[in-house]
Amino acid sequence: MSGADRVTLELKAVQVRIPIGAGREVHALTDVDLLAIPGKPHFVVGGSGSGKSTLCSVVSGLLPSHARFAGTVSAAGFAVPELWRHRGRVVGVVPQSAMTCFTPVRRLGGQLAETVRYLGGERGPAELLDLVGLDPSALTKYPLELSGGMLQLAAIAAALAGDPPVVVADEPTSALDRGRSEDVVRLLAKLAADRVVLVATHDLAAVRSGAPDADLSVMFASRIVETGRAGDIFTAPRADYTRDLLAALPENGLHPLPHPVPDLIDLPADYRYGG
Ligand SMILES: Nc1ncnc2c1ncn2[C@@H]1O[C@H](COP(=O)(O)OP(=O)(O)OP(=O)(O)O)[C@@H](O)[C@H]1O
Repeated sequence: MSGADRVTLELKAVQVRIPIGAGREVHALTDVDLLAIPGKPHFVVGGSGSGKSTLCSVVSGLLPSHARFAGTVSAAGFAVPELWRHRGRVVGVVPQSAMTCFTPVRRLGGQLAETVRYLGGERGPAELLDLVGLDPSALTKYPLELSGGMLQLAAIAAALAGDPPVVVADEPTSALDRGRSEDVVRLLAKLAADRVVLVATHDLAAVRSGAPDADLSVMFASRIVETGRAGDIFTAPRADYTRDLLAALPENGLHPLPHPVPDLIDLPADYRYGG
């Protein structure tokens, strides 16, 4: 599939429940509506266990097999579950750890070429590396000869191999230091110029400095509590949870959250932060 041609990614009333035995279930996503468009990366932030990875998984088709899903997820004319069969070609996935998408015993160039062939992509390995700003000399290297930052860029290149109009990245900066994290956030923002890019991250600082014009959704306890321009949310958060999350950042004084964060098991339908 070439170009994004204004493909959008839309989630409507999405709900995910994960049974954990004895009739109990984790409320991993609740009433999630989200629209991601080309031209603007869409970042999803929130505390640990708030549902960010699950949100990525409902798009990429990587939910636990026993999870119960309801709602609509659609992109490029496909809706879930059919969308899940087009991973790589419609939805490219950037994993949290780049090492999980490469074997250490083969050079990067061969692995990328194989991925392009498998997905029927139009860009060759050198062109993919160029897209993510990596020197073509990396093609002859084994994954372990690349730095963590380079390897993460290579993983983004691999996610682009099938020329998907939608790219989903779950915590793509979690193994990187601050400078590299900002580089990766800037690259993802740049790639969003002509495709949908959805990124889950706990790295608010990297989004604030690397993509202030991006769309930002803030998650708490399986729900999106607010969505807007990242820079605006950072300066004037509307939701109480966002305000407290920002106050908990080291640069804002590390203030602990004044209200408890639930474990999401059998959460009451009307549960709200501080409520
Ligand atoms: N396979 C699973 N079985 C049971 N519970 C799960 C499973 N996967 C996720 N969960 C639960 O679903 C909830 C949402 O998890 P999720 O991983 O989406 O959150 P997150 O915001 O990505 O967290 P983190 O930042 O820690 O990765 C959490 O309570 C988590 O414990």
